[in-house]
Amino acid sequence: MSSLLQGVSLYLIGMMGAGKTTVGRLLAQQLGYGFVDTDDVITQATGRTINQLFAEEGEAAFRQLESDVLAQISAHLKLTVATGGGIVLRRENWSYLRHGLIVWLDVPVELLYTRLAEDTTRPLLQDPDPQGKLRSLLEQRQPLYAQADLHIIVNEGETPEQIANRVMEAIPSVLKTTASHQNVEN
Ligand SMILES: Nc1ncnc2c1ncn2[C@@H]1O[C@H](COP(=O)(O)OP(=O)(O)OP(=O)(O)O)[C@@H](O)[C@H]1O
Ligand SMILES: O=C(O)C1=C[C@@H](O)[C@@H](O)[C@H](O)C1
Ligand SMILES: [Mg+2]
Repeated sequence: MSSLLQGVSLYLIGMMGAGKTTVGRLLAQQLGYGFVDTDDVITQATGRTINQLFAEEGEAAFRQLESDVLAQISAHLKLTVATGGGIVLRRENWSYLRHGLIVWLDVPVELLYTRLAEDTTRPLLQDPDPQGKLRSLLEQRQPLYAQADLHIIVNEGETPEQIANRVMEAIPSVLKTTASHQNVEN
């Protein structure tokens, strides 16, 4: 598979709690790729948590850091990149994401909520109605996530390993589509 990909990186997008970090690590192992998580790079580089960055600098400053980090990452090949849930919001980020194959992990809101109910590390969910907040964020972002090359609809009870396997199985179909587009256009 990694020879078929020819070193092209994978970028995982999707809502917070979708499993980008968890599934991304597995995909990196299977492909023999490096693994990078934009949220982790930001927290390591600044020495602050995402909650602190949102509280002390504001969301706009966080989004700028996120774009800067993504720009640097996109210069590399052979990576599986877990992105922050809001990476799709800025148009400039798409020019970086398009350096690789973009995979949307699409998880129903009810499932996201059960995964994140006890989690206090996502500042946007510190809301009186976290499930409603997840729903409205997904509504806003759905058309953006839908611009991914690969859309993986995750079912309840599927393990991270099963999801990673489905991504691996689906990759050749996207590469084939890309190649046939090129044939038509040339
Ligand atoms: N397939 C799965 N089944 C059950 N739990 C899962 C699955 N995938 C991820 N999880 C759990 O859900 C939580 C969120 O997963 P993860 O951190 O990978 O999501 P994320 O997409 O990276 O979120 P964020 O955008 O906030 O970084 C974690 O506790 C993880 O262990
Ligand atoms: O969905 C979002 O906007 C976010 C998701 C997380 O990955 C973090 O990047 C941060 O909590 C914001
Ligand atoms: Mg993550």
